[in-house]
Amino acid sequence: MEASSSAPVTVRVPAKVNLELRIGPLEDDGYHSLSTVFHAVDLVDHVTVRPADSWSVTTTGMGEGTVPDDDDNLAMRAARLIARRVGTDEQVAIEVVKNIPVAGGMAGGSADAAAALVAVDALWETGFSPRELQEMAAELGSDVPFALEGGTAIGSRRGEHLVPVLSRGVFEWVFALHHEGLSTPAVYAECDRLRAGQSIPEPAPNSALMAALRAGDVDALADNLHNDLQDAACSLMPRLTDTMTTGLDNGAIGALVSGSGPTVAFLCADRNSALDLMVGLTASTICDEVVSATGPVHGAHVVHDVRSR
Ligand SMILES: C[C@@](CO)(OP(=O)(O)O)[C@H](O)COP(=O)(O)OP(=O)(O)OC[C@H]1O[C@@H](n2ccc(N)nc2=O)[C@H](O)[C@@H]1O
Ligand SMILES: Nc1ncnc2c1ncn2[C@@H]1O[C@H](COP(=O)(O)OP(=O)(O)O)[C@@H](O)[C@H]1O
Repeated sequence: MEASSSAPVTVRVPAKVNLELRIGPLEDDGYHSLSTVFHAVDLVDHVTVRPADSWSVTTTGMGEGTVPDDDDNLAMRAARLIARRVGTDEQVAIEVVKNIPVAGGMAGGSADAAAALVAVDALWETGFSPRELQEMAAELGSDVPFALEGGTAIGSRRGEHLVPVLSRGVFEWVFALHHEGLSTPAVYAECDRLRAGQSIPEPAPNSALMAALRAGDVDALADNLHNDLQDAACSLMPRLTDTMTTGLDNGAIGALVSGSGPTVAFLCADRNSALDLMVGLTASTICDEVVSATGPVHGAHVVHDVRSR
């Protein structure tokens, strides 16, 4: 490894929404295999790392005071994993500026892990290949490899096996955030409970969704949004159903729960509809916060001009 530079490194990393999430049966290891279409949106966290005498992680913004500030923090785990791989005793201080909701089904923790990998890799000039970084990402969690890649991609197995999807154009999204999070294991367990006794097909991507993305056809995309965890998330938090209805009544052309929820994602026909929807949702007070974002965007990358934060 080259001697590390002392200048801090900042990485910008996007949230994800699952345009499609199809869940297979519960397997012996306690997990479900899945087929998903990840889509990265420009609702972002910034992760800065700098050389330090001891490991630390601080979070400001979303989740300030609630996100772990020890080894349970996924950004810290990522930084320590890369240190082990390099075989160095060097340590870093990590600062996370969070806009991605915590426990919101938008993979914010996974995003911070991906960002920390990229940031520490750049700080220490390790020379790891993209493939090696992807392997470390998969070790940290199933959603972490996509946060490195960004764009739009099919994820299979548990989501860590990625194939990019051809997608045309930029899509306008509005997200309804709820400050009360939903636990991912609880939502999977509720999904199993609701599907008990049913025969569950092997999960596979829907070709109509792929065609919509290839054509950049926003109406066809809206028609093909799908989330197998949605009923479970709504069962655990019934107001999500009202949130979806309110968004559709205010001009959204598509709505779905993002991943394991409770964030609700609304697809809009254009920027003006997105602005109208933000006003309508905010006025309804059905959710705690409303943000807009576009996708697809790039995965975790170093930001050279920190003013863009
Ligand atoms: C649902 C998704 C969709 O992208 O993300 P979020 O929306 O939460 O961000 C993912 O599948 C989140 O996967 P991952 O990040 O690996 O979940 P973890 O928190 O590690 O898993 C917590 C628990 O959820 C259940 N779990 C998780 C993933 C999976 N494929 N099958 C499962 O049954 C297991 O009980 C597991 O112990
Ligand atoms: N850097 C981090 N950012 C957010 N949450 C984190 C982080 N590190 C660990 N966590 C923990 O992971 C849990 C899930 O967080 P998150 O990734 O935001 O949600 P989701 O799995 O719904 O996408 C949180 O409840 C939190 O305790």
